Amino acid sequence: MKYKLEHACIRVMDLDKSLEFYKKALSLEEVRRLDYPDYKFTLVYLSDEDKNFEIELTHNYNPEKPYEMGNGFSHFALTVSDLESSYEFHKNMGLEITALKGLPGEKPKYYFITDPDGYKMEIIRGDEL
Ligand SMILES: C[C@@H](O)C(=O)SC[C@H](NC(=O)CC[C@H](N)C(=O)O)C(=O)NCC(=O)O
Ligand code: NI
Repeated sequence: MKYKLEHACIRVMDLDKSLEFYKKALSLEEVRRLDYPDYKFTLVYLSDEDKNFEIELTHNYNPEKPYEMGNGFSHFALTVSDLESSYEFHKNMGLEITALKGLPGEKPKYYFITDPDGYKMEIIRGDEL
């Protein structure tokens, strides 16, 4: 049986804020939108230019309570060709951002930013994967 990774889904409180983050901070494009007004939710699918994997944003119009992130989910990861320029860009955007990090014994090669709902995005130096 052969499977293909298709998307990962997160629930977001403010769709406009989330779309601005994913489009402006990560250059992702909206590839599809499914509106279900009768069921009070919208699904928006975002991807990079290769379109091999998508992030699905689920927006419930009036969630009963804020979503609990829990401590199980860690992050999504994206690679970038110029890590230092990306770091300065995200820092200048005023995003929640960590210092540059590396795995134990390795030089810095990634950092984390946080999206409007608190989901962490790891930005990795693309030439070191
Ligand atoms: C089309 C496919 O990509 C989906 O993921 S649809 C999954 C479906 N989502 C919803 O019904 C969205 C609204 C719902 N209130 C929610 O917040 O999920 C679904 O089955 N969701 C249930 C789940 O556990 O994901
Ligand atoms: Ni889905």
